[in-house]
Parts: sequence; C-alpha cells; structure tokens
Amino acid sequence: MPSALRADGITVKFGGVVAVNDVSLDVEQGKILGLIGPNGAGKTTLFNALTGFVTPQAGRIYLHGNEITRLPPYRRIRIGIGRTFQTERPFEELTLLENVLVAAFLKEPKRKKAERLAMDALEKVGLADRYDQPALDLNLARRRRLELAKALAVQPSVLFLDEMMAGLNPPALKDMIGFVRQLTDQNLTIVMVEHIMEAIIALSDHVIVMANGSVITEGLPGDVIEDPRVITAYLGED
Ligand SMILES: Nc1ncnc2c1ncn2[C@@H]1O[C@H](COP(=O)(O)OP(=O)(O)OP(=O)(O)O)[C@@H](O)[C@H]1O
Repeated sequence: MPSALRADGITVKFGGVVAVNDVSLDVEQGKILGLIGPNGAGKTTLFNALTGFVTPQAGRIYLHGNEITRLPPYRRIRIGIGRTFQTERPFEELTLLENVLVAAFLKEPKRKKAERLAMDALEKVGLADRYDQPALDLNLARRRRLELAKALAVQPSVLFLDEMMAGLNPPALKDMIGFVRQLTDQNLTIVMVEHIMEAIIALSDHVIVMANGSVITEGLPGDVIEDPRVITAYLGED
C-alpha cells in the first residue's frame, strides 16, 4: 500500500520547550495510526503540526507523496486532510445539517453540493434522521458524532481524530469504535490521539508512544502497551 501520510524529523519548540522532538511517522493508506503517551507528551502539538495549526521548526510532512509542510490548514483541508477538535463546540442554535454544512463549505462552495456532502457525513455517523434538530439538545456521544461528521464533510483521505472517545460510556464507546472502523473499510487513513486504550487496541494497526516530545517506542498495539518503557512513561519511576 502507498504511503498516505509521512512526516520526517518533526520538531516543534515553544520558546525553550521542545514539545515535539525529531518525530517521524509513515501511515499507509487505509490504516489507523494510534498516537498515545502521558499528558504533556507532545501528541496534540504533533497533531497540530501535521494538520497545519502550528509550524514545525524542523522536519517535512508529505500527503500522498506531496510536501505540505508549509501549507496553512485551509489548503490542507482542500487536498484531503480532515480533523476533529478535542473540545467540540457546535453552533447550538443551528441544526445538525447547518453545523456540518459550515464544514462542508470549506471544501465545496456550491450550496447544493455542500448539502449533499453534509448529509452523507451525517449518514456515516448515524445522525441523518436528526438533521433538522438544533445541536443544543445533543448528549456527549452525539456531539462527538457531530464533530466526526464535520471532519468527514470535507471528504478527507487522511482523517485526524483528537481524543474522540474520552468520557463516552461503554455503549457509546462501542458505537464510536464501530463508526471509525467502518471508515477504514472505505480506505480512509486515520491518525488518532487517544487515551482510551480499549479504542487504541481495537482500532490501531500501528501505535506510536510519545513521552517528553519524543517517540519512546512504536509497534503493534498489543506489544507496545506491555512495553516496560511505556508503563514507566505512564506511571513514572518508583
Ligand atoms: N502553545 C504552547 N505554548 C507553550 N507551550 C506549549 C504550547 N502547547 C503545548 N505546549 C507544551 O508542549 C508540551 C507538549 O504539550 P501537548 O499538549 O502537545 O501534549 P499532549 O501529549 O497532547 O498532552 P495531553 O494528553 O494532555 O493533551 C507541554 O510541555 C506543553 O506545556
């Protein structure tokens, strides 16, 4: 399978803090990369560098072989990058369709076509039947699904999911894992930052573990979670 997303030697500094230190990754098309690590490890910063929300001081990023390191987020969206945000903030007075339409317009300026994209996205996350309801009444699980629909509405080829599973109850977690798995069946490539190990194990083809800005290990989910370095990174030394 060809590489969908590749990053070589990404470094991001905030003043004296090296938030991401020389991180490289390569995700094949249709695969899921899980990105884990304790709080402050640098996952969100790496995520922001890959999606264009921060500019790395060093390194290069390629989408389907084309360099995108310096492209702003809106241009990355147009060439196939979609993302969710950790704190989902729907427009509460707008309907679900209108919320997703706001995202769809980033990709498609014509209203009819954008509406089609938005409805397709709502269907993929099981919210199509509520399209004309305001976002105000949604519970957490449905807000997350709406957030996922917004990311899907730009028809990404690589989708970034930022802590989509946090706080979901067991049935909602199962549903969300199911929605994400279905997306890769359609050949979407996914990078997910996630603290919920059940989701990481169920979904990831490959896992990268970060601590203090660096990759400390990577591999199959079952292997990395048993790695003593990972256990130490999460729990600390005695
Ligand atoms: N805008 C910023 N300015 C200064 N320092 C920052 C900024 N963003 C992140 N950092 C620092 O960079 C480091 C990595 O933070 P980051 O949020 O990427 O970690 P994380 O792994 O995503 O953590 P969490 O799991 O808590 O979301 C931390 O030391 C953080 O304080």
